[in-house]
Amino acid sequence: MGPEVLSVAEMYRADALATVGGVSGEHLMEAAGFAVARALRRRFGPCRVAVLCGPGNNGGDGFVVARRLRDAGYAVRLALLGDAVNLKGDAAAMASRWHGATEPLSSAVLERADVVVDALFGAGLARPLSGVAADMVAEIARRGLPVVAVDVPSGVDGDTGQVLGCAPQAVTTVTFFRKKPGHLLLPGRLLCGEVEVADIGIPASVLAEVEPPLAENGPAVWRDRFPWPAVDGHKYARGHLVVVGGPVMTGAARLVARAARRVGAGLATIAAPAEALAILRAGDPGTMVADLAEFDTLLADSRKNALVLGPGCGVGAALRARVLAAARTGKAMVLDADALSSFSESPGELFKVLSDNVVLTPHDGEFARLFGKSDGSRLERARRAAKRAGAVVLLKGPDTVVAHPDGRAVINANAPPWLATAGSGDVLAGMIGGLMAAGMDAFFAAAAGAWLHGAAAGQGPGLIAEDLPEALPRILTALFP
Ligand SMILES: NC(=O)C1=CN([C@@H]2O[C@H](COP(=O)(O)OP(=O)(O)OC[C@H]3O[C@@H](n4cnc5c(N)ncnc54)[C@H](O)[C@@H]3O)[C@@H](O)[C@H]2O)[C@H](O)CC1
Ligand SMILES: [K+]
Repeated sequence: MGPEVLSVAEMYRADALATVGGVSGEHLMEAAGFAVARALRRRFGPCRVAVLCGPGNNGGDGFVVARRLRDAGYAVRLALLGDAVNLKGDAAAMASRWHGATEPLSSAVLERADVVVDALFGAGLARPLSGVAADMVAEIARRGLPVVAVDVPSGVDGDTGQVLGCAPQAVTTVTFFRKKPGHLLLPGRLLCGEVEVADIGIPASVLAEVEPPLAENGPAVWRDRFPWPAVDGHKYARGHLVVVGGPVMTGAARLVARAARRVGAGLATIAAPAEALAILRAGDPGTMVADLAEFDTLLADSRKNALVLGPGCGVGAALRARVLAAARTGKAMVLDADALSSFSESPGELFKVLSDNVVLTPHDGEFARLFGKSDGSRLERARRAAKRAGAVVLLKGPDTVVAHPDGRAVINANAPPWLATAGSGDVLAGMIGGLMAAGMDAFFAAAAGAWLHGAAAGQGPGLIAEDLPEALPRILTALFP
């Protein structure tokens, strides 16, 4: 499914499979430490480095980093949390190859340091940082020292991106083989700084056994399924999206329709209440307008193959009825905003009629109204919600997650803060609806929509929602095979 993302457990499994395949643990650790030292050398010329080692294999990597940097002419001090005699396996072997001093972990090691290597905890983080480890994190921040993190900044949970206790802010994080969710989910992603994924000799073939159901969102995930028009196709072959509009907020449906047409839907019709028809008919000449009183007729027309409901519609029983009627047709559908909030009292009524041909696009507030308050990372929450709803769930945020009821998911990491602007969500719903109208599978349409939405915001400062559909031709041209 593209750039795989491995859970901590899957990472250990990949590691074990590589070892079974003949790559020794020591070889992996040597390569890991080498990659971290190389990343540090690229960024910092010869300088004074403090390497902080923990009691497990993350610390073992640290011993390799220290040796490699010293060999390269850096002034290295190394401090270890706990006693060297307690180190085991590969970490013990690497410690024995470090011929410098091993200090007990304390802020003394930071004196006169220019850079810190954080090799305290990685995948094995089991509880919140406390004691001297937590003191070190505070002291590093107080001194404003740059940190190069091994695998993850210590304290960041690799599976959730959440911070256990505290964690240092890194400038660079070097991880091994593949990213973990914690490199993509907030706040982990921000604490990592730049993330480098190093090849340490684990063969890609182990992925066939691990079968990770998670990927980082990007064109590699969905490029092969993108609904490019056929040379001999006509507009009806590119799908016909129906956008349900409301009486007052007419801009929302117009943004949806415009984004859907830009992304590739052949036709778009806004179906709105009578009082909104005049203003809608004065809008984009290429968007059709219909009276919402004819909704049943629109639903019965098999050429109209996809719908977007919610943006600007108004919360209430009327919208609820339309959502249920639309869902019963089995057509591809995006439910956003008011279409979600209309079911906050009766989510079960909605979930009963959904399928994996439907995408729900809640932000955190809408998500909580529909699925209740739930614990866990955004990834876990989106996955649980998709399963419960029986539909694709796109949980919006700076780390948007798209989850399928079967457990597959992608994490999107290309959304700039400029997307937090009025109408931006309507455009996202339109992009996804447009792709589904054009024939793309719901899960991949949601993933593609989320990524295109982020890419379209690339212009940065001054961005308004109206700009987003207009950025699509440039982005799609670059993707066109
Ligand atoms: N394939 C790979 O990715 C490779 C990874 N390597 C590195 O190994 C670590 C994972 O090593 P592991 O020994 O399993 O775990 P840690 O070193 O992260 O820590 C375990 C150690 O720490 C104790 N502990 C956990 N949390 C705390 C805490 N809050 N306070 C105190 N002590 C704690 C725990 O009890 C254990 O003793 C991975 O991240 C990579 O850096 C390999 O080097 C190469 C292959
Ligand atoms: K670390």
